[in-house]
Amino acid sequence: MAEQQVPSTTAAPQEPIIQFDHVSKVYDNGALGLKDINLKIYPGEFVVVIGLSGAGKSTLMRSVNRLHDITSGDIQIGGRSITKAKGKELLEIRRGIGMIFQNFNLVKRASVLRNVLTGRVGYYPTWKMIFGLFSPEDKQRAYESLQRVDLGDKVYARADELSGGQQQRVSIARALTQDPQIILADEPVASLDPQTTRHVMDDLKRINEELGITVLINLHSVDLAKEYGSRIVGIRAGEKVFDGPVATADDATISEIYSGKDTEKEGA
Ligand SMILES: Nc1ncnc2c1ncn2[C@@H]1O[C@H](COP(=O)(O)OP(=O)(O)OP(=O)(O)O)[C@@H](O)[C@H]1O
Repeated sequence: MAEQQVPSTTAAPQEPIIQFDHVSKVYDNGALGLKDINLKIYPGEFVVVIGLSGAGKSTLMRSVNRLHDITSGDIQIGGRSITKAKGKELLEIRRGIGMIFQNFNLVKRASVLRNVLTGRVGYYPTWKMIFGLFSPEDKQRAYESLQRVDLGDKVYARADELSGGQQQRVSIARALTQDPQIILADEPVASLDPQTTRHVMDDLKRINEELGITVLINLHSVDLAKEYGSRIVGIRAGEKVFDGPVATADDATISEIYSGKDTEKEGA
């Protein structure tokens, strides 16, 4: 399938903020996660990854911040190899990457504020985190992040008192509090109803547009991908089979991305 060269969203030439060079991932049990992926994502893009269940979307997403180590190739974030980074450098690179998960990953019995403040965890020594010793600036940052997702009135609520959609928006606020250049969202709306889904997607789009944060998101819904994305990356059996602006992802392209291969068995 033809691959389109995607320009950055602004006219000026830019360096990619995320770059995959020949990235492959094979899990310990032999399952194929990714196969020779080359990918450049530019600052300010809203890139949606789509593909069948088991195609490798989560693996791709989790390789970016090294939640999963890759088997071969190299991934660079803002020109720095996260693949090779260790210790302090790895921590620094990770600070710039916020992550949102399908199941929110909140501390359910803690307050919304406390949850959002954990976005600053990479900036504090562990002992300060244990005692909850956050600076007034960081508390202010957390309030502002909550306001950005319309939850300024829920600061002191317990996380588990909120609806699923509100909990997901708390997790967006937590990612924002981290002050990231990139947000990775791994199926962030998979467990939400349609109306709540829209609210969460609108928040992500607004953050992308207003703050210029690059969004890399993995979605099961092609309709949502087309509505919110600026660019679609199609993954099939661990391989990138399409990469182009949303407008070029026609029905034939989409059906090829989702074509009959049994991706679950492909690498097993
Ligand atoms: N921790 C793991 N250990 C072994 N194999 C894994 C692991 N995680 C994923 N896989 C395998 O890697 C392949 C890609 O999985 P991945 O979760 O990235 O796909 P996906 O496209 O995100 O699927 P879904 O949409 O169902 O979440 C699959 O064959 C899967 O079974």
